[in-house]
Amino acid sequence: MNFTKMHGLGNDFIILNQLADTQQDYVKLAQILCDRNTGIGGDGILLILPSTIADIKMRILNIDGSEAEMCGNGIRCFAKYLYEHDILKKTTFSVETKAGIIKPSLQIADQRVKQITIDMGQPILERDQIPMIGPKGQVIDEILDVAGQEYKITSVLMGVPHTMLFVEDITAIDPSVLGPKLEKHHKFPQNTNVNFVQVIDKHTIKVKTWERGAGATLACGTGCCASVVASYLNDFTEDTVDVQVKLGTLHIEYRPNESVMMTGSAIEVFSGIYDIK
Ligand SMILES: N[C@@H](CCC[C@H](N)C(=O)O)C(=O)O
Repeated sequence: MNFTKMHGLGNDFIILNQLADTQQDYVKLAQILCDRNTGIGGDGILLILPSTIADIKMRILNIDGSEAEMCGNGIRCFAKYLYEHDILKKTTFSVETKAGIIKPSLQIADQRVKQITIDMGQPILERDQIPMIGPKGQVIDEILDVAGQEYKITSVLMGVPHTMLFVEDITAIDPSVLGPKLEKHHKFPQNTNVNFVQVIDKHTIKVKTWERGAGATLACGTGCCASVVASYLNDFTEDTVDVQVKLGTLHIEYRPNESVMMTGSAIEVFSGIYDIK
């Protein structure tokens, strides 16, 4: 099976072109290929598939085999791969995802994709659509009991469910301590991604993420977008924010009542052939 390994700020994916040759058991395939000891290694697999309603379709499966509706870092990798491997030689196009149609725009120099801007659509703020159990309304700066301790959370659906906690010092945060407890908290029937956010100034935040189905990753695109929305809703930042993660920065613009625009890079690491026994 031919594959290409890519990453967006260290959030790494195995890209599989399934336009002609479709496999059946993607759940098992994701678990096998993403294993960092016995497989290729990755936070998830990205499937390139034909679409009847958009130029192309993307599916994402996490390392544990669960399927996500969307992936922000993944779709930048996906868009760059399509252009540089001559599958879709367009600088703007539409991608069918389980979270709806997403539109990437590519910035090209010397025939290479330098930056990718993704129109991530509107964040959904209504609790029942995140989904989170509780009274009607939005989840902004709300107290949640997690294993006997109270935390202030803000939650949104940014293609996938995200919960944000604002912290004083991100360097003191290990996402694997609270992350798994919040990810599977009973109030989130579809689980939630968890982002720890430190506000630096009105235009800069730092984020660490614990991902649903993947654990602690080096970055999360939808998580960075959701963190910008949450920072704006809590009046900590303006609508244009640089989000710093361990390996770099995403530039995010929140246009309330319109879209969240995310701009960043993607890197191709290597290609190969995996022998499926
Ligand atoms: N890393 C991604 C999000 C991938 C999906 C997530 N693990 C989930 O299951 O919700 C991103 O960059 O957005």
